[in-house]
Amino acid sequence: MGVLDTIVDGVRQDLADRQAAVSLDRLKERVLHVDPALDPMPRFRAPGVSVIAEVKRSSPSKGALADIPDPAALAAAYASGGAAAISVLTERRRFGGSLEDLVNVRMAVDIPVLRKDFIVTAYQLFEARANGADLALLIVAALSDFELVSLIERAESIGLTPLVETHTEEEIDRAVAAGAKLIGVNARNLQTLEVDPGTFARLAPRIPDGIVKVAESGVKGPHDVIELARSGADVVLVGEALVTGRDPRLGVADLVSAGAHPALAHR
Ligand SMILES: O=C(O)c1ccccc1NCC(=O)[C@H](O)[C@H](O)COP(=O)(O)O
Repeated sequence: MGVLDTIVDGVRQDLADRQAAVSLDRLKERVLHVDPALDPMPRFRAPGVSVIAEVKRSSPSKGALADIPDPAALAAAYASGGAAAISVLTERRRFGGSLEDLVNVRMAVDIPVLRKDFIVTAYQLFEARANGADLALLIVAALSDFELVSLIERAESIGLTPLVETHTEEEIDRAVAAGAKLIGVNARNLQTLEVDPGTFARLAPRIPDGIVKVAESGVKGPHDVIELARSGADVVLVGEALVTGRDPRLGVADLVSAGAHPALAHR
């Protein structure tokens, strides 16, 4: 079994516990009473490269990354540094996250919040929205075409913007065919965990114009943002470099100002 399959296996086990505790009908009821979701697309389409800053405690590739006792404070620092959105890893076993983190971050910021998890059922989308998420990650490699189309449709029907993650040309074609409007290219291979910094530049030309392009993983600093912008990135999603850096607010501000560099104005 590959790494992604192992993670999804654990996610399904935790999901079964939550489904036993909270019915789908109860979640649907809660969704009716949360504040409307924020639309991230105008920010992502604005001039310059937008930054999605991630709350990430640990990862399968690196183990423990950062002690984050107060994810709300971290998210607020990211927002004050100019982040366009916050990504919250809610997977528990490998990333140390939770839906509680999502709720706390939601309450701390007024910018869009992404539930970053391994979403394989509509139940998880309702959980995401009920707990304040505005976006939800859908990983093409973890889903059949039928599942991908129905989860995109379900996400949109409850106000969530799906970020559809890919790692190969074939996955990009599947994401486009499924109707994705926001496509992430993950530089990390989720089976081997290797990060290839050239992935976005290689695959981005495959994504049709009009679809917002997100470069995910392995972004270490401003130089990478400039390179990714030159390759067509509208958005970068950054975790490790920010949670292990000296100052989360300044870390985000440096990335944002690199993405707004005048030399990139012709993009
Ligand atoms: O980060 C991992 O090791 C990982 C392993 C398996 C599946 C997903 C994984 N990470 C999720 C992400 O996509 C990243 O957290 C995100 O793109 C930020 O990456 P980075 O800036 O390299 O921390």
